[in-house]
Amino acid sequence: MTGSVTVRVPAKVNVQLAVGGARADGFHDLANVFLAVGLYDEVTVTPADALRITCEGPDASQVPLDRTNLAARAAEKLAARYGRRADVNIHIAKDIPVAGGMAGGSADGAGALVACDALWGTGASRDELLEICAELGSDVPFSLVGGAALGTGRGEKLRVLPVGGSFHWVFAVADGGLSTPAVYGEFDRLNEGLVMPEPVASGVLLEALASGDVPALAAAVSNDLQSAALSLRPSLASALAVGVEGGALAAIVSGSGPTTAFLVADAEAGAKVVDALVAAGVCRAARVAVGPVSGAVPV
Ligand SMILES: C[C@](O)(CO)[C@H](O)COP(=O)(O)OP(=O)(O)OC[C@H]1O[C@@H](n2ccc(N)nc2=O)[C@H](O)[C@@H]1O
Ligand SMILES: Nc1ncnc2c1ncn2[C@@H]1O[C@H](COP(=O)(O)OP(=O)(O)OP(=O)(O)O)[C@@H](O)[C@H]1O
Repeated sequence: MTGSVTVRVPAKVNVQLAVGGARADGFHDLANVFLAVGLYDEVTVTPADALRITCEGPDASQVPLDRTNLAARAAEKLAARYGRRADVNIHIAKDIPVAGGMAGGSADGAGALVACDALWGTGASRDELLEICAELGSDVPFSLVGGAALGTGRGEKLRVLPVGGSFHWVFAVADGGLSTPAVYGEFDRLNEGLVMPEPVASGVLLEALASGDVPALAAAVSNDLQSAALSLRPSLASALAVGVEGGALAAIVSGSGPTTAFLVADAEAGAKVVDALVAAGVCRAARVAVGPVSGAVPV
């Protein structure tokens, strides 16, 4: 087949991230309430002689262009399953912060999978695609699905959640990334010797999402990885404090960080929080986004 296919994939914020103890396989059981937000990467696949990756965007220099890139791994897994070669050029237009706790690499994995599936006309079922996503990483199935979902297991088993409105967010992008395994490792160190309760989703939080109740969601957001991210990067506390002083209704570390996320009442309140963050110099960039939005879709 000739031509090319472009797929747009959103970032995520975890409105609740409840983390259990470390499992025998090194992962942690989660109750992970994902919300897809309108910051996007675009993944374009074009037929080529061999697999090649290119990337553009402010963080492009931090993105691996070899076969460790989740987009390349996605193309190779799909090709292997359908007995063909992954002979495509994959171009990533990257707007999601790299290693920022917003599932940027996962977005590219899901995007490349959907794009190659369309380009090659494999006819793979949604469940097959989700199975490949789960092999690629715990966050990847959600990048495919988007909207809002509860992730259990290591975060890969999804239940779609109803959302009754739109939520406005500000994201403070930090200088440098944080490694997800390092943050989970720090979580284990901080909780050493404690018996960890089974992670459960908060009923109050799910109700706030379902009814679109912004103040109720603000009161309920939580992230069990926040202490670990702050322990590794104490400067994030200043960003959280500045956002709250600037009028945010809630301030949390996004996933494993170091991006910090601020829930605000509306676009106007978001602009004030952006101004406060920029004026205080506590972040590399401040971005606004609304969620929920769709998952990986061809454009
Ligand atoms: C922090 C979150 O972004 C919240 O959504 C995710 O839990 C991380 O998901 P991810 O980046 O897709 O992570 P994976 O690529 O699956 O795993 C990377 C590493 O993170 C740790 N990890 C990840 C997920 C999980 N439930 N428990 C873990 O302990 C493990 O050390 C694992 O080796
Ligand atoms: N397509 C990709 N884009 C960015 N990083 C990638 C990609 N593929 C692999 N990586 C590797 O993954 C690491 C984590 O990057 P990523 O942007 O996915 O982090 P993250 O947003 O914190 O992830 P998560 O929120 O899922 O834990 C990078 O440092 C990079 O080495």
